[in-house]
Amino acid sequence: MPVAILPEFPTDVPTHPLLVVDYELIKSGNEQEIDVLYKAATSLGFWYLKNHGCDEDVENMFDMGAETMNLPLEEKMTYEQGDGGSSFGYKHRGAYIVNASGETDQSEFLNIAKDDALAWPKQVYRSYPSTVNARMESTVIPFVKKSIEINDTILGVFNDKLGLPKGTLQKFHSMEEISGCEARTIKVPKNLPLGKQALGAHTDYGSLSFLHNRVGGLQVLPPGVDEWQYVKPVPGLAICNIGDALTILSGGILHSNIHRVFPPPGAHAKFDRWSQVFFYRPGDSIVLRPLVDESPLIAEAVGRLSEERKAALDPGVTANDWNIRRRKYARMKNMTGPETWKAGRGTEQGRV
Ligand SMILES: O=C(O)CCC(=O)C(=O)O
Ligand SMILES: [Fe+2]
Repeated sequence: MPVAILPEFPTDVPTHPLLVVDYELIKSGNEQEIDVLYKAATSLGFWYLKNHGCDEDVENMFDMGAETMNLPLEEKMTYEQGDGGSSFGYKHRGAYIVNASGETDQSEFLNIAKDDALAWPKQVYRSYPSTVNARMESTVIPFVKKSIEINDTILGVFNDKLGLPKGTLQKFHSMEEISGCEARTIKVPKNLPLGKQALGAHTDYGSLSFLHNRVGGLQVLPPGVDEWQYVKPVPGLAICNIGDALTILSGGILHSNIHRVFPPPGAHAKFDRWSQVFFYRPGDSIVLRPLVDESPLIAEAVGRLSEERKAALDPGVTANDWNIRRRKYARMKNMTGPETWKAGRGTEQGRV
């Protein structure tokens, strides 16, 4: 683990509390806990998850991430994801823009496709640095498999709460189909100059994000609020959130909230910031549209939307095209002006 002992998260910065969901209770079908989860998913769209049983896997992923980020930049650059909209591989610091004026980001990413991990030692998309290969079996595959299991359980809860025929959402996330699901390690260097954004405001592209961090810096802009608020890292609790794909499929019932990463506040600023995430995303061929024919609840929710919101939640493209478009226009090299920034936006349009 890259950080040994951390000072307390500062108490004098705006912080947003999250509901705490107990994964063990969710797994056992506890109705009360399912209600807490659904409340979180339909309000802010972020919650803490306890008892997920992944602590050791996450620690191992942090170690793998540190070993990889410590490689020389020239070596990491041979695995760069490129400007065509692919996500898998390495993203160097400054490759993304954080706003319409074209300021660049301060985060380094390593993204490992679930399809490459599960097919190992075969390759579906690409190769990875030696530090990843060395830990594929001991570290990456177990983390990917456990993350999939947890996210699939949560997806099943949403499926039933939304009144969808049994297994509908899970079918859209079949592990038989290739998808944008990926494990991501993020490094943000310590002592960033004030005002520099580590990662610009965005909504996540896929269905569910399963995030682990120790050092603060993640911020949310809750609905109806004008001030960005930190999400406090709590040891042992994962931070989970809804992504755009689930917002679209549910006709806006599940909420994909805008968030960003700022330099860590207070004494946390003196530490490198590491995140470990698993992004759960629909199969590449799944068409993103509200499931109005499959659920009266979703049909009703869509019926209440403004025409503008209705159009925004019915892009009618596949999950793969959605991901490619959003990533492509996040890349600094593809920026020609505010219009390319706008072209990369998701369901948060109108909120940035
Ligand atoms: O590092 C974090 O806390 C959040 C990262 C994030 O929002 C993302 O990778 O989409
Ligand atoms: Fe995100």
